[in-house]
Amino acid sequence: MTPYSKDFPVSWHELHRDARALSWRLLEQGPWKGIIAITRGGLVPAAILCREMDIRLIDTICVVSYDSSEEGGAANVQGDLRILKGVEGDGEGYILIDDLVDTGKTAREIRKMLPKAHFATIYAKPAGKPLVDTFITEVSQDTWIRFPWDMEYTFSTPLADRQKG
Ligand SMILES: O=P(O)(O)OC[C@H]1O[C@H](OP(=O)(O)OP(=O)(O)O)[C@H](O)[C@@H]1O
Ligand SMILES: Nc1nc2[nH]cnc2c(=O)[nH]1
Ligand SMILES: [Mg+2]
Repeated sequence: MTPYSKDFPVSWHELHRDARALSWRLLEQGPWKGIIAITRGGLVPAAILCREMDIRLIDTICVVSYDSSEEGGAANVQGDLRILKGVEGDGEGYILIDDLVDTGKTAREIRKMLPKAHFATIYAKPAGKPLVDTFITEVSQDTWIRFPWDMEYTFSTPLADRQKG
C-alpha cells in the first residue's frame, strides 16, 4: 500500500524558478568550495545551482533507493539504500544537493558520510525536513512529487467527461 494519495506535478519552469530561489538562499550563506549532487534527482538542481552561483567543482554521490520497476513506472517503493560511489572528506564547505527529501532515509545515510556538508533540497516533506539545512517548498507527507524529467505531454480528459466515467 502506497502512503501517497496526492499528486504534485512540477513543470520545468517551476523547477527552474525554485532552483534559482534556492541559489539565492545558498549564495547568502557561502562561500562554497563546490557542490555534491546526490544522483540522480540532484543532478538537474545541481546544474542550475552551479550556473547561478558560478561553481565549477561538481562531484556526485551515486545511490539507488526507490524501486522504479513497478507497473506504470510509479517509483514509490523504497528499498535498502545502495551507495555505488561516495566522495572523500567530511563535506566541509560543500553544498550537498538533492531534489527532495521524503522519509529522510537517503539524507540520513548520506549525512553520516558527509556530516559537515550543507544539505539543500528544493522540496521537503515533514518527515525529512529536520535533516535539511536549506529547502524552498514544503509538501505534505502523502504527496508524490512528479518531476518534469519523469513526465511527457499527453491528452487531458475534460473534468466533465471524467465525472461521466
Ligand atoms: O527521503 P527519502 O524517502 O529517502 O527519499 C528521497 C530520495 O528519493 C528520491 O530519489 P530516488 O530514490 O527516487 O532515485 P533517483 O534520484 O535516482 O530518481 C529523491 O531524489 C531523493 O534522493
Ligand atoms: N519523484 C519522486 N521521487 C520520490 N522519492 C521519494 N519521494 C518522492 C516523490 O515524492 N517524488
Ligand atoms: Mg534521488
